[in-house]
Amino acid sequence: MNDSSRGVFVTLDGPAGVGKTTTTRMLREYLGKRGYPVHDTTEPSRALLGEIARHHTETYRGRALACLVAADRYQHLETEVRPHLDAGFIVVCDRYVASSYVLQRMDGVPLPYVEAVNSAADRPDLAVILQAPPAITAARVAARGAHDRFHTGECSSRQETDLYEEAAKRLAARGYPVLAVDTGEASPVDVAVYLTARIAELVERPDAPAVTA
Ligand SMILES: Nc1ncnc2c1ncn2[C@@H]1O[C@H](COP(=O)(O)OP(=O)(O)O)[C@@H](O)[C@H]1O
Ligand SMILES: Cc1cn([C@H]2C[C@H](O)[C@@H](COP(=O)(O)OP(=O)(O)O)O2)c(=O)[nH]c1=O
Repeated sequence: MNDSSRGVFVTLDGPAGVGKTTTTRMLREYLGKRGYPVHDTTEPSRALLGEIARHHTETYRGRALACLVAADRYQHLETEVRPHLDAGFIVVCDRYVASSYVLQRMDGVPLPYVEAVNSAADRPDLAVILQAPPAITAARVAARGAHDRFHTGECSSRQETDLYEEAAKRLAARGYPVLAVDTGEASPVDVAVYLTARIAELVERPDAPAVTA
């Protein structure tokens, strides 16, 4: 553990079916086995606003959904993420700002608006963007079942993939330490082993040069 007692904030974003939830779960296990205190969480959060966003994407759309998700994000940072970082945890968050750059745009919201409502969100210590060819993510979603109106078919997978590439560049330009990881060929274990090593490096050597995609 580094000499500062603050933890490390890691976020995972990427298209539906790319492996965010799987990787978050495995990171909790792998980092935990190495003796690091880990808190895994998700956005939308499990608090009231987050549950409204998750379960009512048919009702709330466009700017209303963008603001609802951002409001939940600020509340999540205040009540859950920062307190765990202050207590020295590695916080691993399944979806963060990059998801808004993509999903809200798929919902017709202009990027400057999305950037504005998310501009005060804390910068992660590592912003992982998981990527895979659209045919692969679409097949995984089809096998699992789509969770919502954003994820139906290879066409939306391709649009999502392109938008994540653009989001990664925009966020890197805003100073986010973006790390792109391909899950198309790599198994869940490969991905988790690689990211565990990168995160452990950050914990042990917090002043190491920042990554950029
Ligand atoms: N690296 C991987 N290689 C192959 N299959 C994967 C990989 N990561 C996840 N999967 C599988 O793809 C499906 C979607 O994974 P999930 O973690 O739910 O994605 P997301 O949270 O990004 O939507 C699951 O069936 C999961 O087992
Ligand atoms: C994090 C996030 C979620 N959402 C909305 C759309 C998503 O479909 C919904 C639920 O998130 P999602 O991660 O797809 O939920 P799950 O896989 O657990 O069912 O929240 C946004 O619109 N923008 C965001 O930035």
